[in-house]
Amino acid sequence: MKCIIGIGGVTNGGKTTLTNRLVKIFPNCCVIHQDDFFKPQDQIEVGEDGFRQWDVITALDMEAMVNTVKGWIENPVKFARSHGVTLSPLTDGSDPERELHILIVEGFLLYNYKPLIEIFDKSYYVTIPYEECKWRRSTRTYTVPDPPGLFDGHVWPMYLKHRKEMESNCIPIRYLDGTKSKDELYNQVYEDLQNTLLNKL
Ligand SMILES: Nc1ncnc2c1ncn2[C@@H]1O[C@H](COP(=O)(O)OP(=O)(O)OP(=O)(O)O)[C@@H](O)[C@H]1O
Ligand SMILES: NC(=O)c1ccc[n+]([C@@H]2O[C@H](CO)[C@@H](O)[C@H]2O)c1
Repeated sequence: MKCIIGIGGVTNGGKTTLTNRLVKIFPNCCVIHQDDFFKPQDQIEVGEDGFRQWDVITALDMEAMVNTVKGWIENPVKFARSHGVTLSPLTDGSDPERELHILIVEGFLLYNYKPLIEIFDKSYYVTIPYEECKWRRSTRTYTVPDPPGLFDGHVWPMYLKHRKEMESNCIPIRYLDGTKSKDELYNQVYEDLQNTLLNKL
C-alpha cells in the first residue's frame, strides 16, 4: 500500500522541521522537498517591482518535481534504495505491494499546481501570522539571500495570493497552526496520520 502526504504552507511555517521528524518515525518513508526544484537564479524572472520572482510556480521546475513523485509511485522500493532510505527488514526482498510505503512531499506551493494536487492522499497546510513569519524569515539565509524589502514586497503578497487561489479550489486541506510547539505539531500530525493509515489498511 502506498500513501502520499503533502506538507504545504507558508514560508518558515515549520514544514521541514515537521517533515524531518515524521520521516524518522514512519517505516519505508521517503521525502521530496519542493525547494530542490528551484530553477537557477539566472532563470528567475525579475518583476516590475525589481525583485526576482522566487515565490511563483514558474520559479520551480514543477514538471521535474511531478516526475520525481511518479518515480516513487512506480517503484517505491527502488526509489528508497537510490535515496539512501532504509527499508524495514520485512520489505527488503518481499512483495512491495504488501508493505506500507509512505512519501512525504514538502513545500510552500504544493496546492497551486493541478497535477500535484491530485496525487495527495492527505494534504496539510501550516500557517503562521505575518509578524511571526517575517521574524522567522529574517533569521534565515537561503542559497540566494533575501534582498531588503523582499518579504513585504514579494514573499508575503504572493503567499496571500496563492492561499486565496488554493482556497477557491476547495481541496480537502487540514490546516496546522505553526505557532504551536514543534512537539505539539508533530504529535497532532502523527496521530492524525495513524488514523488515516489504519483506515486505508
Ligand atoms: N513549531 C515551531 N515553533 C517555533 N519555531 C519553529 C517551529 N517549527 C520550526 N520553527 C523554526 O522556524 C524556522 C523555519 O522552520 P522550517 O525550516 O522547518 O520551515 P519551512 O516551512 O520548511 O521554511 P521554508 O520552506 O520557507 O524554508 C526555523 O528556524 C525553525 O527552527
Ligand atoms: N532554495 C532556493 O534556492 C531559494 C532561493 C531564493 C529564495 N528561496 C525562498 O524559499 C522559499 C520557499 O522555501 C520561498 O519563499 C523563496 O523565496 C529559496
